[in-house]
Amino acid sequence: MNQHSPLPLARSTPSRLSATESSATDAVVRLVDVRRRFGETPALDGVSLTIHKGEVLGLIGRSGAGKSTLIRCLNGLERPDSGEVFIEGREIARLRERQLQPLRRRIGMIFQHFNLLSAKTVEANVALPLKIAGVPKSERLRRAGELLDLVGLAEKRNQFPNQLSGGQKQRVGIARALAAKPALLLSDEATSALDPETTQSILALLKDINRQLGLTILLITHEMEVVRSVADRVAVIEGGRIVEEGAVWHVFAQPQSAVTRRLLSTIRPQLPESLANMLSADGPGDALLRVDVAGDTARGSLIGDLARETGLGVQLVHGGIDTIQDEPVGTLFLRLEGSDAGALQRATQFLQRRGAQMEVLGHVADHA
Ligand SMILES: Nc1ncnc2c1ncn2[C@@H]1O[C@H](COP(=O)(O)OP(=O)(O)OP(=O)(O)O)[C@@H](O)[C@H]1O
Repeated sequence: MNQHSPLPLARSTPSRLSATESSATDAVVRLVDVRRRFGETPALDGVSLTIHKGEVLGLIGRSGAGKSTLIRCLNGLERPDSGEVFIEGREIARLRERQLQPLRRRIGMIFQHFNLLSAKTVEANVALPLKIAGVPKSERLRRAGELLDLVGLAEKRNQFPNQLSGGQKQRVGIARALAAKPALLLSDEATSALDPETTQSILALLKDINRQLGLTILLITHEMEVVRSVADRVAVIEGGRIVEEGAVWHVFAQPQSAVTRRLLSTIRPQLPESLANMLSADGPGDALLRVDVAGDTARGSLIGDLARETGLGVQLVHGGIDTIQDEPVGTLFLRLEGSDAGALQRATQFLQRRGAQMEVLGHVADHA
């Protein structure tokens, strides 16, 4: 694609390859064992992470986990103590400031508070990165026009940021971030200040841009719904380390680490309090199971098969199947009627064989 080709561009298919399937050659960003310490605090403690061309990667983590330090290492504002940072195959961790500048233009950023210049028009805000890059005026106005069309704000080009709604400001932010045709769009909590409806429209726009332009996106967010609705893969950072990484549907269905489970607790089904109050830790009484299923495990007739395998009545008391990235994903709270230790063991073995994750939550008295 030439540097100033018109939008929209041809569709390209986002990469759905896992890190192990993909070679380093399709990597827009690659971090290899990156470490950065502030005094005693290891802000990044050996981070290795690849963002493949055309994918949307969600990066989630608690406050202080290392997300900002990681972003700063990507755009060269922070130098790692050790490790390598590749942008489109070029190692940047040890480049001089002057060499970094053209590489920084390969990363467009959008922010929670938009960071627009209030004294400049919408059009001038969008054209600004091109002005800095020395693009002639007629060319940058043409490009700004195309981008404002793309984000649905062509008629606002002569207005000022304070005349726009939050969602419109973020659309301007997106247009500006795309002006220099970046290889990566880095979204730093870009929907955190928006209401749910506006968030949805911005996410739909980001997904559209990802699909239309094949643009690679790194989404840093504390909103799990954002990752769930637009990301292909998710990486979880904690204490400066990537503790879990994988396809969104898979990680959301069967999170492996306690940190991921805690972060996802707001959107994963939980047992209603009324049922939780009926539980005792030990029998006698029917066992109540939490069963997490995804993909093929969620497709079969799991409940019927479990009933046959254990010879017990199996009651679905809460939960169900959802769809993430076109894959069935679900949490089933199942009551095994009349279960004893032997039946529970058969149930555990059966569910393990089927690839479901299972937890015995407790026992319900027979009369309850
Ligand atoms: N310039 C600095 N000086 C000292 N400590 C720092 C500095 N920058 C980051 N840290 C520490 O490094 C750790 C990681 O911080 P970082 O800002 O990268 O986390 P974060 O995940 O972005 O957090 P938040 O979501 O709150 O922004 C924290 O313990 C933080 O206090």
